[in-house]
Amino acid sequence: MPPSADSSSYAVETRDLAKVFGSQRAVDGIDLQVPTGSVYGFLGPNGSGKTTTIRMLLGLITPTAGDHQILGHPMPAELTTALHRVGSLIEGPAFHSHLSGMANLRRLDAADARSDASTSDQRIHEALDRVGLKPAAGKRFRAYSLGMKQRLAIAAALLAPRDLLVLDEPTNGLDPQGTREVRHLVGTLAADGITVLISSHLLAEIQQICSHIGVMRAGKLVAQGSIDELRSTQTAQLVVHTPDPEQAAQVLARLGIGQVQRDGDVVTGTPGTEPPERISAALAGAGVRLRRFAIDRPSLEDLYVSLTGEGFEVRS
Ligand SMILES: Nc1ncnc2c1ncn2[C@@H]1O[C@H](COP(=O)(O)OP(=O)(O)OP(=O)(O)O)[C@@H](O)[C@H]1O
Repeated sequence: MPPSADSSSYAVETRDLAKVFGSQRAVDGIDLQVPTGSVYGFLGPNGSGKTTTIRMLLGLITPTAGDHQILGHPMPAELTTALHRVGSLIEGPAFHSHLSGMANLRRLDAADARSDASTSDQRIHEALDRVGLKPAAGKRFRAYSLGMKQRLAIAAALLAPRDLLVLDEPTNGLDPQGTREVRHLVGTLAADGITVLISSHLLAEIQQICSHIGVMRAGKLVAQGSIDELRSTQTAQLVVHTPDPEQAAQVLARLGIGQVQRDGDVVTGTPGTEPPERISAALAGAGVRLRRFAIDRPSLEDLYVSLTGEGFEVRS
């Protein structure tokens, strides 16, 4: 089945996209929907299928099954037209360390058969300006910081006008400062109206800039949606700290609170739609003394960990 007729609202849309390597289903029938204008965080542990998906999206490898469209163009039928407006950073362009950032971009621009040589200088200056590298344009590549090197790679992807930017793990291997630089840059590109698909195995690194996320686990897309949608799927938990736990547990059970559990002087449960003020009034009415009363909503990190089993890297 081809992607839906209303494809214009998605910069990228796949239907049952799959890639099998030998006996391994690296990508196992995924329906990716990247809304136009979004910053879509494509998340998942190493080996979960993100790069394979991105390679299929960009026509670098042939899917085993499924369909997809990019910027409204069915792939691979309209590959050339679609990719004209797509910038990508997968393994990163090979830069020459002894050449300046500007000279490197000049070489890449000249190598693009579609680029107009007479407007090359303007394109290169604009791309350097966009990634904040104009002041360092004449510096040798090897003197660039990690963040600057990655920003130059993004500048290379921006040598032509783009509606969609696909970045595969652009913060991988960067120090915290470099990560901040890439994050800031993605934010400014998104503000200019470019849809950004950015993959990472660390939610914490890209969460602040994403409007949407999709989570891969073992080749499957196990969650997808806007950050708000995904947050709202998280079950809230009622937490009561009290010197009267026995009594509190009885009151909560009577109110119909789900999964009431006692652990020392802490009583927990799932409040469902029961308003907090009704719960606290019932506890007070029964003479339960409260040290802490809270309804905690698990964070997006909790959701990511529960979906993927991934912990968080602690950087020294
Ligand atoms: N060309 C290939 N031949 C055989 N297996 C492959 C090939 N490319 C990827 N795989 C396998 O497919 C699975 C998914 O790999 P993929 O690189 O897409 O994951 P990923 O989520 O991008 O992880 P990473 O961040 O480590 O690249 C892995 O088990 C990988 O070993």
